[in-house]
Amino acid sequence: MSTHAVPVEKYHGTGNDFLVVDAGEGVGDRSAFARAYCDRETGISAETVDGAGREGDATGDASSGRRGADGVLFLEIGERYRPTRVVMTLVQPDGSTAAMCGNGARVVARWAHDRTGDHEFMIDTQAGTRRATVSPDGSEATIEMGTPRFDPASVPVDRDEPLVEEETEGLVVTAVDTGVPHAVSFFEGGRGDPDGIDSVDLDAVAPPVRHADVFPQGANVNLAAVVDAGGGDERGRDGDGHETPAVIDQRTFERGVEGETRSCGTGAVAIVAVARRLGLIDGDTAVTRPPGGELRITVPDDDHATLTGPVAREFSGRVAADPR
Ligand SMILES: N[C@H](CCC[C@H](N)C(=O)O)C(=O)O
Repeated sequence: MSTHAVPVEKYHGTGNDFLVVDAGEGVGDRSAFARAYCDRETGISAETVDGAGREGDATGDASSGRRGADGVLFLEIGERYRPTRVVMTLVQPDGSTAAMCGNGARVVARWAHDRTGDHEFMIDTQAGTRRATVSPDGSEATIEMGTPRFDPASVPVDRDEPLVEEETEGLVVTAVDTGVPHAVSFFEGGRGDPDGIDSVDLDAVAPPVRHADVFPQGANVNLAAVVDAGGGDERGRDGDGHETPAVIDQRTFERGVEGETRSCGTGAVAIVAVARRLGLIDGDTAVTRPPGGELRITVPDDDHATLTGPVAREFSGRVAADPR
């Protein structure tokens, strides 16, 4: 049993919040570490870590004051590469490991920027290597997210045809892989509509879909509502002739968190990919509005998707490597 203390840093992207630990710090049982420190009742906060420095960003701090986190990012930085590479492993609050995490990858880019001052990185995830960029002032990060895949083997779904707009355990869903499996269900009304997505008891409707037999590895479950279809046609262009992005309200119940999060980046890309496939939006760009902020997504036909949004640093300190 190891009793040493390890440095931890807390970051969030649109309220999806993560602890960051250097992979070289020798945390023996990563699952136990994540289960203990991510707990929303008894987990980490600026007040509970030793030597906490509240050197975080003053603005945009959507998750400040919350104990715990949506996961722990164990990171290994390789500064001898150009651009700098970071190997990312996300261990979730239930102790499982997720192959990819969009907001987590955005946090990784910001963390690497804070260490190196660089603005471009390669992030090695279990879903592949992703290029990341950080804005000049460090407040925003963009990740290349690969190409969303609907084929059954990729998601995976346990059937021969893609799962598109089919009733599954009470929700009409489309299944897509954006590095991790997602089920996306479109509703008529957005946030603020009395019958819209905020009227749904997500903690009740999502678990049967998340555990449905058709998803052999489970799925993250998204509710979405198109608020504005945007587009590149005459009507959809702004005064300068640019395509205006679609606007889509988002809620996501995450596998591994086993609850709703304030934001989910792979979910945002999944929603926009499904909206395009179903012909619900006009262009290939959209802003999604999860509870924790706004994300900008592009899903071009012939190129990888991208995910952009704010990232912020909250605090740092030390915790026991073995939480027991
Ligand atoms: N919050 C993450 C998703 C983590 C994926 C994970 N919940 C799973 O698939 O098990 C994101 O921003 O993309």
